[in-house]
Amino acid sequence: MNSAAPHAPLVDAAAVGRIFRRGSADFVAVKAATFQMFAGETIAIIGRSGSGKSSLLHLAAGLDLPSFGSIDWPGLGPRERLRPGKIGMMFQSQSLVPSLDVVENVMLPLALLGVQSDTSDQAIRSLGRFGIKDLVRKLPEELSGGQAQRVSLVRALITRPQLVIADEPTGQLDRASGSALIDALLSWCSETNAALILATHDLEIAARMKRQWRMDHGALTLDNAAATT
Ligand SMILES: Nc1ncnc2c1ncn2[C@@H]1O[C@H](COP(=O)(O)OP(=O)(O)OP(=O)(O)O)[C@@H](O)[C@H]1O
Repeated sequence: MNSAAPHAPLVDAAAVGRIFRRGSADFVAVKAATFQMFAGETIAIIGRSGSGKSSLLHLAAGLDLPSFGSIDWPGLGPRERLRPGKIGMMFQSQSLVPSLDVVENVMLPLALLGVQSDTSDQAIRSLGRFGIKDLVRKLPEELSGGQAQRVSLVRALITRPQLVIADEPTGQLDRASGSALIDALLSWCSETNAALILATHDLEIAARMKRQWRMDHGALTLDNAAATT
């Protein structure tokens, strides 16, 4: 149970930043970003390659620690209890467990949460919803890049997270498949009132989100300056 106030932000970041060490120099990948995310919001982050989108998403997911500033999850709870469960993260790079088949990969977050019952029917239904039910018994090595991305997304959603973070979810899909995936994802988020934040280079996909944020050389600009105050 989450005892947070119903309108508490899921993520609340104040001047949060991330510095990486490059040789003997420091590189600021995220520069003092201030933002909040609320239930039901859909947000696109756009920006050139290397502008810091993934770094920002990793901070928002609690996967990485900020170098400065603060980030909290008032509507979700402490950082160490965000995943799997409250936040579902779909990574840009291949993240499926190679020795598990598709349905086992999708069931994994539920197993990590201690669900003892057989969750394969639930996993297969979810795969069906994203049009990839026929892949259930395949191993990750047998999947195309686009199929693996869709499986990763279904795995990110299986715990019914309150916040879905997707790093270029359509990066390896053709336009029609990408659009179908966004249809399914938006309808899922609307049903569960989950917030969605995704990084994308596709402006048509970005336009389908309620909010568009931009990263430029590590600097985040929100679509609505009032949302930062
Ligand atoms: N672990 C790391 N160590 C050092 N530098 C890193 C690390 N992760 C990211 N960077 C650097 O931080 C910058 C931002 O990277 P990031 O992956 O966040 O960009 P991006 O906007 O997501 O790019 P893309 O659209 O290509 O995925 C890049 O210059 C990258 O080289």
